[in-house]
Amino acid sequence: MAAHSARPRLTVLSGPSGVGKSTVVAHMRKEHPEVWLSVSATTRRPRPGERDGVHYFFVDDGEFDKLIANGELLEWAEFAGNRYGTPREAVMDRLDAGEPVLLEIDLQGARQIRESMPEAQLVFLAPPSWEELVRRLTGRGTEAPEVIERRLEAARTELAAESEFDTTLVNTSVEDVANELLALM
Ligand SMILES: Nc1ncnc2c1ncn2[C@@H]1O[C@H](COP(=O)(O)OP(=O)(O)OP(=O)(O)O)[C@@H](O)[C@H]1O
Ligand SMILES: Nc1nc2c(ncn2[C@@H]2O[C@H](COP(=O)(O)O)[C@@H](O)[C@H]2O)c(=O)[nH]1
Repeated sequence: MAAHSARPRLTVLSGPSGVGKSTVVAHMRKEHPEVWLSVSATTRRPRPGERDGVHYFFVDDGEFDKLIANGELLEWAEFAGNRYGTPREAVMDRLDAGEPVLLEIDLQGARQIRESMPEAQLVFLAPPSWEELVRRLTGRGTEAPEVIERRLEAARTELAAESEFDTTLVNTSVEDVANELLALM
């Protein structure tokens, strides 16, 4: 009989901007605070209410360059004009300690994780429809119209890559999807 790996799972949650990834993860963590989510570094400016070290580590371009040069990022990507990356050490520490890890990252990052950690499970969060995705992204009210356009352009590519993922969850109900994601982890 094949032995099961003792290593806990790394789960990657991806999906187009505005589909509801952060909302689903926040809901899940409210019910299950023990679920550990990696905090990414980004060159994007904070949105109102976002806190450094909680939602992201907000860094400037020079600091991001250093993170790359020092090999401190497990993966990184440029998305809609800003850079985002997963700090390597915190993720590896968690996995080495036997704890599951959740990353909420874009398609480019998910592909990098697939390459470097093939045992990771990749979960795609899909919108109920294109119209609903546009409604959510626009309705969030956090981006200027030209940024929304860039994100929707990226969304077409991301939606076309759904088959690269191990599992698709359709975000119709935040509560249902949060439960499904928890079960997968
Ligand atoms: N199931 C749902 N039904 C209706 N609205 C939803 C649902 N899930 C999320 N939303 C809303 O959609 C908007 C976008 O959600 P959220 O910010 O979580 O998306 P995201 O995928 O994390 O986006 P990004 O990748 O840009 O960070 C928010 O206003 C959120 O309240
Ligand atoms: N490749 C990575 N993508 C990331 C990371 N952290 C977040 N993201 C993704 O970026 C977009 C935009 O996020 P927003 O907060 O500006 O709306 C979204 O798809 C995130 O999932 C990361 O470390 N690496």
